Amino acid sequence: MSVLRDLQTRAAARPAHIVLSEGHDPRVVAGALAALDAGMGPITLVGPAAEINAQLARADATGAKALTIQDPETSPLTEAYAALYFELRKHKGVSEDVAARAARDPLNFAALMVRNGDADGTVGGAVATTSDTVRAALQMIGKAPDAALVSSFFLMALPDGHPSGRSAMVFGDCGLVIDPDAGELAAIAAQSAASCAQLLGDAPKIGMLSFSTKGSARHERVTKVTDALAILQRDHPHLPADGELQFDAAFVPDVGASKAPGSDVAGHANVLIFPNLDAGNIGYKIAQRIGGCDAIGPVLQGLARPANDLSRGCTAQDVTNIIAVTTLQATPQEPS
Ligand SMILES: CC(C)(COP(=O)(O)OP(=O)(O)OC[C@H]1O[C@@H](n2cnc3c(N)ncnc32)[C@H](O)[C@@H]1OP(=O)(O)O)[C@@H](O)C(=O)NCCC(=O)NCCS
Ligand SMILES: CC(=O)OP(=O)(O)O
Repeated sequence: MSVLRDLQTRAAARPAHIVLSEGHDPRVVAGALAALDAGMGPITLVGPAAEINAQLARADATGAKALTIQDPETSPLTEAYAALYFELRKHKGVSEDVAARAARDPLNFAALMVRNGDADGTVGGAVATTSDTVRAALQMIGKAPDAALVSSFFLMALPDGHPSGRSAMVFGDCGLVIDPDAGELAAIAAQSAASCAQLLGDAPKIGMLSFSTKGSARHERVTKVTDALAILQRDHPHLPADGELQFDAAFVPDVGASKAPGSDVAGHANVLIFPNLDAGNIGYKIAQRIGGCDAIGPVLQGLARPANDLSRGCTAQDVTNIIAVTTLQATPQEPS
């Protein structure tokens, strides 16, 4: 899909050190090697060195350029990271012993590399659950000072020649915030719009999704979405957004024109904001598994530094793509 090739090409032009916390997983190794081949990196694989070396030998890639290994059990960095973990978590009653054990967990170790400035961004989640992956990022890297919250989105690459004529969209939040209130939903929409502009270079049009379009149903869950739209429009009046919209009204021009006449967004939304994580997580997996989209993410937004997640169902290609996205987040460029 050309949008993914474009992401990789742009990432290859912007060197960034990406650390992968599941360096022993064959998909992660293959994805990392493909990213290096495409010109991205450098890359560090974190995990048990013997297992990682066995994977590299199997891939005939021992001694690959720009690839390093960090085994938290033996790394000279582990002691300093245990002290850093203790500093970050002592207000929660964490002891030095617990911190020393936690720093040896590859998820925490990789996030601590980023926190300490030893790497530019981290990726996990091919093996670990999203909860564990995101918790390490929240606890070790933390929210950016100017962010309302940390949320996530999927970059959805539609199959080439899709009848809609679309190539890529942003779906948020399909991975992190379980039951956002109206204010949180508005913040997720604003963050997702900024991510759309940053990663795809597309002008965002935000569809606030619901089971109702423009008052076709009355329910407190619909009111949450219209309240979120009002907050979004108050705080970001320049952002094109509309709601509440059903998926067809947001995506299909004819249906948008008939269900939401006069809306510039209905039928043309490229940033779809789901009302909660049930809808978002189920929705992106249906688009991926039945619709044939490539789903890159969950990409986290609102963190102080980049840390991203994967689905446990990911492929090596997904790993390469999220390395590209993490690289682009780590090396933001001024708009020209
Ligand atoms: C992400 C998740 C693990 C956070 O859970 P949690 O119980 O709040 O985790 P923690 O308490 O360890 O949070 C760590 C810190 O981050 C903060 N935090 C949690 N969610 C946050 C958010 N969205 N934005 C900013 N900070 C957040 C917490 O307040 C906490 O701060 P503290 O350490 O100063 O107290 C939880 O929201 C979750 O499980 N989400 C769903 C993940 C999932 O299963 N997705 C489906 C598959 S993709
Ligand atoms: C994003 C997601 O749903 O992750 P997993 O499939 O690993 O639960």
